[in-house]
Amino acid sequence: MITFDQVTVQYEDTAEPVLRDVNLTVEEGELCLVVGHTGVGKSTLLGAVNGLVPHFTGGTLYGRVTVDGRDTAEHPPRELADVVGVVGQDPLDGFVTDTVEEELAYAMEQLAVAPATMRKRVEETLDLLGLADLRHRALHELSGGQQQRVAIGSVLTAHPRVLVLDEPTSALDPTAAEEVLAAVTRLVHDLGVTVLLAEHRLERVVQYADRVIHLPGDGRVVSGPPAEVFRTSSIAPPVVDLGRIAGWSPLPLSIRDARRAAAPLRTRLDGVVPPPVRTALPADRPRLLSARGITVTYQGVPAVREVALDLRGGEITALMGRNGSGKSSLLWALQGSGPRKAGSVSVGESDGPGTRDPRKVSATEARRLVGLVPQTPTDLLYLESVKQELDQADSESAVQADGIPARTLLDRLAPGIPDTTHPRDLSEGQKLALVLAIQLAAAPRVVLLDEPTRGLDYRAKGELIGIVDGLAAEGRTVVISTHDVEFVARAADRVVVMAEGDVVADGPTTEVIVASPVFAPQTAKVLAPLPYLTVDQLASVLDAHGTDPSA
Ligand SMILES: Nc1ncnc2c1ncn2[C@@H]1O[C@H](COP(=O)(O)OP(=O)(O)OP(=O)(O)O)[C@@H](O)[C@H]1O
Ligand SMILES: Nc1ncnc2c1ncn2[C@@H]1O[C@H](COP(=O)(O)OP(=O)(O)OP(=O)(O)O)[C@@H](O)[C@H]1O
Repeated sequence: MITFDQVTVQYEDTAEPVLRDVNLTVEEGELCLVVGHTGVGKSTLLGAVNGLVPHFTGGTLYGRVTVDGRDTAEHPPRELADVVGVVGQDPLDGFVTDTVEEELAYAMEQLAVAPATMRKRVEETLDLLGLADLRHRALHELSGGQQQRVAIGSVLTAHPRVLVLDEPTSALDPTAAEEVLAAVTRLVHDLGVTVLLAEHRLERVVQYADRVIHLPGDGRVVSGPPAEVFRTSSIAPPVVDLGRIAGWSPLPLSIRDARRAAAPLRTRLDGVVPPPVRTALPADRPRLLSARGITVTYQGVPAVREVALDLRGGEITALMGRNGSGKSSLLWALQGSGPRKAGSVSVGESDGPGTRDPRKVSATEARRLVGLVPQTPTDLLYLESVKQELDQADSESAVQADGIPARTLLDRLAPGIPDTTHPRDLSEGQKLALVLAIQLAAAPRVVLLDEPTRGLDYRAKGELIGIVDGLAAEGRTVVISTHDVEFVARAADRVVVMAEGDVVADGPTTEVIVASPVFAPQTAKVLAPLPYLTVDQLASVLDAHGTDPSA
């Protein structure tokens, strides 16, 4: 269905080609998972399938890519639209209409699908993706996850034979991600649709993959059955990492297989207390932010209802909850620039005269009190080069004695980005790393991060944990709104869960997430009832006790 014949892609301002002499065949009805580190070229590979690369991105493509027999060099994306449906990383980028219903119908209108069929497919898709209640809503008013569902739905309605999905679950809550992937798998099995899917949260997708295409980073592509590729790949989901360190063969790809393989290990480790993931926090942490009665409404409809929250220095809090439960609205209300119908926010140690409400000070001052990295980080990038952005961030934060230079922060998250690159040409993960570096350089006491792990590989997430740990160790408080349960298991001291605008759970990470079938990380699921959250915990126990299951 898709073939790459000696394909090399070279962008203008880079020394090495992103893809080099790639040969690849994807059969009809295969679901292929594309994996690799941040910025390695996954989007480039996907873009070559529908001709976005090089027709729209610039750069040069050598060799030949064909889709359903059509050469993408001779057919621009418009002429491939009847065969290939593409969902990009940023849903807002791809929207062409104003409302949910219009967007779902648009691709079909372009393909002149009969009105009766169109109507039927729109209804089916609204149900399939849980969008029925939102059908008349304006696209720009939706939450990030709601937008991502519309973007996926708008491609499914056209019934393409090839689906290209670039991080399709990055903004989805765990349940929605499962539903969307189940729907995609159904298309593969029932209709023989061919799917090429790039994803960093491998734990969500490996079990559905027929084949894995791994980009190791030198322009080559390694492709094969998942169990084979993951045996040696530089990245793998936690369930595979567990299998690797416990010496299970064949390597498990699903929780069910891993649980079976882990049975002897669970018996042997019964009674062994794993080391804590995070060191316990001192009880006397100063309160840095105090919010009471926070209420946010949009056109009279409540999104956040009378939320009370205290954030203490040294603490990393994960904010979790379904798509549309009010997480982003709460963060923006705390930061001061978002709407707030009622309630109070005070930032600063104790409730004394030194505390400030970020909404009642200038925007620059509010940024120093509370830093917020938004869900669409590109909103904050407007200069011509990476260097200009970094220099600007350093000059704005020069007043902070304890600030780390933005370049240092960037190199920790995404090494090797040249000064001269235009921010527009960065990969999504690289853009996010740049915005994180810029915001963290200002070193505010309260740091809010809205879904900061999109586009980040496991290594970069590890670096991000190192950076937020550093902020907490300096006495700051960090809130991370995220759907990434594996990240939460490793990074957070405390988890706050929202549902329909209310806080419905608030407590230490272990207590909140292990008890929840939705939020439990893979390690917890495989080793339950043993109290493990991360692969590293098991590794250190095995180091101490030996790996021989019969010992
Ligand atoms: N239009 C462009 N011009 C110049 N360089 C580009 C362009 N698009 C991408 N690049 C560079 O090519 C490399 C690969 O980018 P690509 O977006 O394919 O990576 P990716 O693996 O999808 O990353 P992520 O995981 O962050 O989505 C990156 O280093 C990026 O900076
Ligand atoms: N500008 C707006 N106008 C109208 N409704 C809005 C607006 N912004 C958000 N909403 C609605 O408010 C609710 C809460 O949205 P919010 O973005 O806070 O959710 P979230 O928990 O961050 O979701 P996600 O996990 O999908 O990012 C959603 O139902 C959303 O559709």
